Amino acid sequence: MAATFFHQPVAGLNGWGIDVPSFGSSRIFGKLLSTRLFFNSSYHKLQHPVLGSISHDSSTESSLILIRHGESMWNEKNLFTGCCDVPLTKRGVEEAIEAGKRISYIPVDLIFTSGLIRAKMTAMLAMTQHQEKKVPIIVHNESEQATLWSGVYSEKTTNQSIPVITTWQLNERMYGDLQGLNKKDIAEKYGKEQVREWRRSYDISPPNGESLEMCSRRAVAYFKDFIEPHLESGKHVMVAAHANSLRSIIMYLDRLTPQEVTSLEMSTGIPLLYIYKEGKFSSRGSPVGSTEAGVYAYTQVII
Ligand SMILES: O=C(O)[C@H](O)COP(=O)(O)O
Repeated sequence: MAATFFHQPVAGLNGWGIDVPSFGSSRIFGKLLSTRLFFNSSYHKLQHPVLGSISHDSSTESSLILIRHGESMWNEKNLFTGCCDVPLTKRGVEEAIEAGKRISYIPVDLIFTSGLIRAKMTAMLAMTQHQEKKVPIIVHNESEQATLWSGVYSEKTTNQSIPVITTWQLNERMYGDLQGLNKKDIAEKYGKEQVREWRRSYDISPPNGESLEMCSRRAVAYFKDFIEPHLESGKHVMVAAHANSLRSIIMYLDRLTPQEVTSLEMSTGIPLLYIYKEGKFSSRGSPVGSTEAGVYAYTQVII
């Protein structure tokens, strides 16, 4: 007779003990699942190749890493992508790995990504470079069965893992009728000014798509409801998402005005670090790579 191994999983939606929307409420901002947290911020002495050992006191501050996905196959073709689910190019893969090197010494307890493969690939590839060598595991909470079937039954393994929460609220802005069209062709057809307005204004939507303001309503609400509480509790969080979901989150973190956000650009695959302390976020720019003096995450050029 086969031995019975089955018992309560240590990890799975409830076992990770993380506050995320349950499968019953994943499409709306619903109740939080509050359970015990197995993850602890136990590693506080990670080595930066240039700066050496960096201490983090999780009781007083926590780190937030924001990263736009690496170059996607439609970025390469200069196509409006929005919520179309396309993968990274080889260059995008390399950018994600390089990003991972830049953040390899910053503690990460929890990862949030959009539901789109380019953000998930970026987060996973970046974590292959992390000094802690913990394994990022995507949390499947889309159904009760998915939760059960993805259970982990070893506490030791759970402690060597990082839960990855994927959520559509962090997706790229829905680009409406522009999705799949070439950005240069559309600028030639409708004029650069019109296209700039569709791409960078705060409250003007592309045809049948989301404005930055609309995107911000879901992305920032998710950030406040489901990400900020983890930072408050001392967890170190990485968010892998998209140009416009991140622009809206940065607008919130940096208190940018609708006018200021129009000139905020996000490069692919460049991580940005924020420190959360006593209810306030302070931007630390992009973590420095091992072979250079610094990088710039923001550029002004579009089209
Ligand atoms: O969805 C897209 O096309 C890009 O990821 C972001 O495009 P944008 O620079 O036009 O906002």
